[in-house]
Amino acid sequence: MLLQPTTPVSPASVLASVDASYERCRQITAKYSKTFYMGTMLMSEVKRRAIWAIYVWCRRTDELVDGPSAEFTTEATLDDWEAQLESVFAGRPRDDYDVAMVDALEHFALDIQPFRDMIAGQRMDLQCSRYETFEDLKLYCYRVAGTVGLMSTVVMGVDPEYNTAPWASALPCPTEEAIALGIANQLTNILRDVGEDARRGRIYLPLEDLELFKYSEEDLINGVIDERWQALMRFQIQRALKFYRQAEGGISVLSPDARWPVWSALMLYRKILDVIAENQYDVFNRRAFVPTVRKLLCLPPALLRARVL
Ligand SMILES: CC(C)=CCC/C(C)=C/CC/C(C)=C/CC/C(C)=C/[C@@H]1[C@@H](COP(=O)(O)OP(=O)(O)O)[C@]1(C)CC/C=C(\C)CC/C=C(\C)CCC=C(C)C
Ligand SMILES: Nc1ncnc2c1ncn2[C@@H]1O[C@H](COP(=O)(O)OP(=O)(O)OP(=O)(O)O)[C@@H](O)[C@H]1O
Ligand SMILES: [Mn+2]
Repeated sequence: MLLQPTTPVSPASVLASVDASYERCRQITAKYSKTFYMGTMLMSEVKRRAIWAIYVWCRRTDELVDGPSAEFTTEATLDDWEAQLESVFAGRPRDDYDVAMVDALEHFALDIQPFRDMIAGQRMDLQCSRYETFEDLKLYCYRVAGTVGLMSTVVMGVDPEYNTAPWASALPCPTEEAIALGIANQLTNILRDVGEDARRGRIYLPLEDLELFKYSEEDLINGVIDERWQALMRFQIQRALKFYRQAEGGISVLSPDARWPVWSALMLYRKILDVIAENQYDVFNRRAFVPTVRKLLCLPPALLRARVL
């Protein structure tokens, strides 16, 4: 599937219809992330279509630096992508995938800033392949994942019941919790992909943490698994779980119809951490993933959390 941004279309070219564009976005979400796709299938039609459009925009942005043609990506490529973003927000789609995004913007008052911030996160991937401290890594995680939380929360909406202050002009938005879930997911993704990223010369784990556990960059590049590595991974997992716990507090503020999908997406992605531990933290030779049956078994407890707790 061609996800790369295209040159501005000529006026004569005919773009996909809105429904055809959303169908493409649905197919791509289902192909690249079974976890999030499962979450969107629990949403209303208008919300799930908007999330598919946002997913594809995010996937295209990520693939500029992480995808098959990443070697050709430069700062200018990201400048062009940012210009295409401005065009989408001005209601001028440039290709078939943009059409769904333009339609989503007509249904939901999305702010352009989180989209710009995600592009800034991809610029970090162009410029640096090491992170000295967790604070450095946290900025990266905000930009590539916390932003997704902000985008998604606008689509899912906030429960009007929560407007406890009659004089309050706007509903309380669980911004910090939404960002926390994005960061938790990104930290999980980083732990799952340590081997894959190392083979591309990238180490996202903060170097201050490697030093704390006396585990060197060379050990990581060589995939050394010993008690130092296992202790380092347990430390990383505990930190990710802290962000998941922070996110949980915000789900009850969301619209009632969004709580089951978000609890599901949270539990499904967090389950990857269990699989990493079950694999004895061998993220160098094994890609931790949650089999479909185990994913489905998360749905009833997610519904219980959404409805009762
Ligand atoms: C159910 C739901 C609302 C899902 C949101 C789906 C969505 C729009 C996801 C976009 C993901 C994406 C492609 C981002 C681009 C950068 C990137 C790759 C980020 C990492 C994602 C990994 O995706 P995937 O597993 O497909 O990648 P692989 O190729 O398999 O490695 C990230 C880990 C970021 C994911 C971050 C989120 C989904 C944000 C979640 C936060 C919310 C839904 C906010 C909920 C609100 C409150 C109040 C808690
Ligand atoms: N980027 C990838 N590289 C290698 N294998 C992958 C990749 N993505 C998915 N797979 C494989 O697809 C199957 C499903 O894994 P998984 O549930 O992680 O898929 P997914 O669609 O990437 O979901 P998510 O990204 O939400 O975790 C597994 O066999 C997994 O190894
Ligand atoms: Mn995936």
